[in-house]
Amino acid sequence: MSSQANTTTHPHITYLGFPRMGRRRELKRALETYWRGETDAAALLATARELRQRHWQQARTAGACSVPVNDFSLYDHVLDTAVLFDAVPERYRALRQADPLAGYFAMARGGHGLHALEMTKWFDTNYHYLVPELHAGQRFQLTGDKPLAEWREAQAFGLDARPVLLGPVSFLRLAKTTDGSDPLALLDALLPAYAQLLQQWADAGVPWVQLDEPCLALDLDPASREAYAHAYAVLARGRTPRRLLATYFGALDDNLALAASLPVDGLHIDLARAPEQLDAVLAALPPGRVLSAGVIDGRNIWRSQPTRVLPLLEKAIAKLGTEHLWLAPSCSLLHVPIDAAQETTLAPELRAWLAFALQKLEELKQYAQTLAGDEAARAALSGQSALLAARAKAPGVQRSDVRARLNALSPQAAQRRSALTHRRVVQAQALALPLLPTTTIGSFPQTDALRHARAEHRAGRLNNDAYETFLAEEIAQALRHQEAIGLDVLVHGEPERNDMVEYFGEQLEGFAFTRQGWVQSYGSRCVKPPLIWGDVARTAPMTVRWSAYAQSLTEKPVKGMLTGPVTVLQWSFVRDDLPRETVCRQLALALRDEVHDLEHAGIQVIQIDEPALREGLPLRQAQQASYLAWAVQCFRIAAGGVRDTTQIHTHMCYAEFNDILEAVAALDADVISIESSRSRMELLTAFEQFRYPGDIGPGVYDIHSPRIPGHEEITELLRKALVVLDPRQLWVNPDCGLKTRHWAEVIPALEAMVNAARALRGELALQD
Ligand SMILES: CN1c2c(nc(N)[nH]c2=O)NC[C@@H]1CNc1ccc(C(=O)N[C@@H](CCC(=O)N[C@@H](CCC(=O)N[C@@H](CCC(=O)O)C(=O)O)C(=O)O)C(=O)O)cc1
Ligand SMILES: N[C@@H](CCS)C(=O)O
Ligand SMILES: [Zn+2]
Repeated sequence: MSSQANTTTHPHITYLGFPRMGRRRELKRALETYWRGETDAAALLATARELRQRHWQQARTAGACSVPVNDFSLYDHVLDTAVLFDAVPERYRALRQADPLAGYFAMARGGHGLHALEMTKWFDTNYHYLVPELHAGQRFQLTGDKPLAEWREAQAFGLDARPVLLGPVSFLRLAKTTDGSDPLALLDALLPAYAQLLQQWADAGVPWVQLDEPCLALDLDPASREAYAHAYAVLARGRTPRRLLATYFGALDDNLALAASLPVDGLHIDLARAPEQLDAVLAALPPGRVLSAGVIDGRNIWRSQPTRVLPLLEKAIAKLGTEHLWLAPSCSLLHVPIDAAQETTLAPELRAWLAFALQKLEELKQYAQTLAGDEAARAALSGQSALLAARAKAPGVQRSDVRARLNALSPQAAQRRSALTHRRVVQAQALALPLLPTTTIGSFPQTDALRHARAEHRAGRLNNDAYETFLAEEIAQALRHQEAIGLDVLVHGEPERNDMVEYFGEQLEGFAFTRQGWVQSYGSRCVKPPLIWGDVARTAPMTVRWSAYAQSLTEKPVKGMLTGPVTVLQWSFVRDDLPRETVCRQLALALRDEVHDLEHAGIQVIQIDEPALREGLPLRQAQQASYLAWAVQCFRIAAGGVRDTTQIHTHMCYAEFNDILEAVAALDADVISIESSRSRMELLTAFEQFRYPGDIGPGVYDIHSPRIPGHEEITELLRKALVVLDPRQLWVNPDCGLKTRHWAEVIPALEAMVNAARALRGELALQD
């Protein structure tokens, strides 16, 4: 771009993407009111436009010289890419034709009698994307002009803007086909649509585009490598803006030569996760190519360490000069909140350690100015180094009691008293459950009334007693519903929890909380990851009271409900001055004490959720075994202290677990419940090869969709499961917790589930 070439004396500052929700989650509210039919599409689109414009302006004020566009999405950027290229499964076409926005949202979240696209984790993040559903012979064509329209919008503000698009190879690698064919086989069908788009943009005067190819940070097979070489050669042939190839979430490693050989104009690399790759990248980069140096961590919220960042940048500028060096966060800022300045209730010392999206851009400006010889900026960075060095000595950051306990931990702590096969027998006696036991995953609807009561309590307008009476009644009501439905193992429903991680973090030492530190998880759903800044310790039981209360109301077993150490770790912003595995072990010990206290309070079944076990898996195979070893050990430390009669469940969702089933088995849980209904029980193929000795509850009800499943479809899924699993192993449960659903959906869905289980029980009894 003429425009994105440097007009200033310091290197160009940019970013790959920005959080979409808004500092007050305006997009969430606009989406949800639209979905409820309370506002129209025009109102939703107006909020979206306002947010985009506000964010560009904020980014510019913070220091960005250019802004990405089309990073914004009403739901998900992978879905947007599929829609842009008309990769729309047949079942949505009529609706999309009648009402494109309704069709778009049906793909995202189901409805109108249609089930949604599958949703899964975006690499190793807590963001979920919709998996494009393709088939052999798929045709692609350009539909709509969202990226260009947003580019024009930014241009109108006088902004130097760059459309972002998921690159063709990553798009196909992230997609699935319904017929099992290789999505990459569709590359030649897809490329003309990409080429046409680039040509349109070139004709419109777009100077640069950003093609995101995060799959370049993965282990690639020869076919993917070939696909990269082929795709980028084809795209370079036509008229096209200059192309920035963006890689992130790890090192290029063995894909570096490939990435450097692709005919593009710039390469973005992740120097937060992989600073060691800089030398090799500088050596491999052809002359004249821009390097976008992702030096600030886009995945975490701590201020950067200038003593780490400056040497990298000095090396890069020495080789490339100001002209060819851009400064950026390592990846899109989608994964961090917007503005730490809003967090006025945090301790000032802690706030000073934080950099959210806007502060990250401000940091980049300081680095850029320092590189340009600005002494005031250099002094500010020295101040930042001193501040971060002092952090180690702050009270609570290093606790001798926590560290001594961890050092003294024996390997026995990670062992149950007997083998799973023996525990099954004693638990069957202790619990006396029917064949195909029915249960739920923990949470029941977080109704407006419940969220409102919590907000009132937090604001001090509802006193403790009144709030607790309210929670007790919610729990009693949840139990009445479950007993009426006829479930076998009950739950208290988690009404006291704002979030399954935040709730635990709020009760543990070493954690802090933000007020507005929201991060998009999927669609309109956000999470507010706690900050782990110090050594972790539990001072009092966290869940015993409500679980014991629930158990006191029923004869049936009530499952205690905990979030596992790996998931708490994964869904928090974790201190960057200690290895993650050490922080995880501290969490495991805190949870072990909780498990012990639940057991002593008479809870016979305890579920330790680990939905993020798969998400934490390193993207490169070479690092996976060591992660799985410590992650599994942490779970086992948390669960290991209980009697044989105490049944430990674990639950996993939001990802494919097939490739880590051995690690899942190594958790040594008595029962595992795993999401599987969205993929129509694809999970089970893995259990054909891999015989799990414990019990399994493959989810039979897709809780992400408002659609209420019928008795027949649940029965069909259970029959599929019974082809692979022994009936004595099979549990019947939804895919995940029901917190996002309404009672009006949950009750009939669970009734259908229980009826399906009962009918099959009858059939199985007859066969005996
Ligand atoms: C299981 N999942 C989770 C993930 N990560 C987590 N950290 N937690 C998870 O549960 N990752 C994988 C999946 C992702 N799935 C979900 C599912 C649902 C949500 C969700 O519903 N998020 C809520 C926010 C939850 C929360 O913290 N609520 C608070 C605050 C509620 C609030 O906004 N209050 C209003 C006031 C309301 C009033 O006055 O009436 C306010 O403060 O302004 C609470 O309940 O107290 C969401 O709405 O997005 C996330 C991930
Ligand atoms: N127990 C939690 C698990 C979510 S992954 C719930 O039911 O919401
Ligand atoms: Zn779940």
